[in-house]
Amino acid sequence: MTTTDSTTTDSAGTTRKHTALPKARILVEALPWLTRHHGKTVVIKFGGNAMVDEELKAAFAQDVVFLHHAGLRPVVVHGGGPQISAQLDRLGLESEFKAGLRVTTPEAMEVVRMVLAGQVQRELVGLLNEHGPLAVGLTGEDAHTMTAVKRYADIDGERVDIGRVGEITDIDTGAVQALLDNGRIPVVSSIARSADDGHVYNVNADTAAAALAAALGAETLMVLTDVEGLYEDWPHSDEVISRLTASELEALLPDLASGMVPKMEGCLHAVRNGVTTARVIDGRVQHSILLEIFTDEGIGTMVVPDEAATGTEGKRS
Ligand SMILES: Nc1ncnc2c1ncn2[C@@H]1O[C@H](COP(=O)(O)OP(=O)(O)O)[C@@H](O)[C@H]1O
Ligand SMILES: CC(=O)N[C@@H](CCC(=O)OP(=O)(O)O)C(=O)O
Repeated sequence: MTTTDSTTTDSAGTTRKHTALPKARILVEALPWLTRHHGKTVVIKFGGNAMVDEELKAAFAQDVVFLHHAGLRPVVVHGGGPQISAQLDRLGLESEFKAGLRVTTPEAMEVVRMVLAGQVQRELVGLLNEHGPLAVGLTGEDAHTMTAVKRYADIDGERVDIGRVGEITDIDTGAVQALLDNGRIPVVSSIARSADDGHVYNVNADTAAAALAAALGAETLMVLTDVEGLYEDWPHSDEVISRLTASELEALLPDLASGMVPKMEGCLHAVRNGVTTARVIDGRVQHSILLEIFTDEGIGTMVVPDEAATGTEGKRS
């Protein structure tokens, strides 16, 4: 019997086409990645800007459910900046950002909570649950998952009050771990309980995802956004940095512009606190999560700990 790419010739010389063989090959090619990632926790941050297209949202849900069925433990942390701004606008309230963080008045905080927990999170949970009874939504307030204190913006060395914006001081992973152990997919909104005054805080979703990834001892933090990755010389060139170490990233941080700052700070925090790789990938590409996890055509930017710089850990292949 001889075998060619997609046909098999039996001893009688008849040729049977195995049209399904390429599909089997694709599955087999994923085997090393399936083995490597089996049982590992992956925190995926889904940004508000990557969330505006219906097909992309559906493909995102398929990818996350695929990871779950492939034996990984995905946790979704979602943003919703554009959705919050749209709702504030509808209510005649202004959106103002300082150092990349929303100036959050008590009135705006109500809108942030309503949009993140009541709209964006519900929608993601619904899309995931089209595939089975998998997703459970919670916010950082639930079961003390995220506790924060007031955060100030640093503008040219000056401490600026930006309202009810929080800096995470504590993560209790109990509820998220229990959901994972129960075969569920936690979907977490980036709102934290306050450690000091009984109210809640608005936390940047990149920061929340990174803190949760570190606290969970996740293998991977994956940040989906609306660009290909970290551009080397943004906005002058679209050359993407494909891989960098924690120290290399630390040196770049002071030069980064607003949108990328919390993402790359989050990646740095994650890899400095036990996460094996942190990646910023293009959420506009359908199935970008599967491409990143199960193929060697990794897309976007990967950050690895310094000690992985010379080893094979975190290599693209
Ligand atoms: N060096 C850089 N590389 C890529 N994008 C950058 C860079 N610096 C700033 N940006 C901006 O950051 C944006 C992504 O951040 P953001 O708008 O907060 O996205 P998200 O809603 O996904 O969190 C990009 O659309 C781009 O305009
Ligand atoms: C403090 C702060 O800025 N919080 C963000 C929370 C949502 C978020 O981070 O959404 P994206 O990931 O879509 O940007 C905000 O209010 O817009």
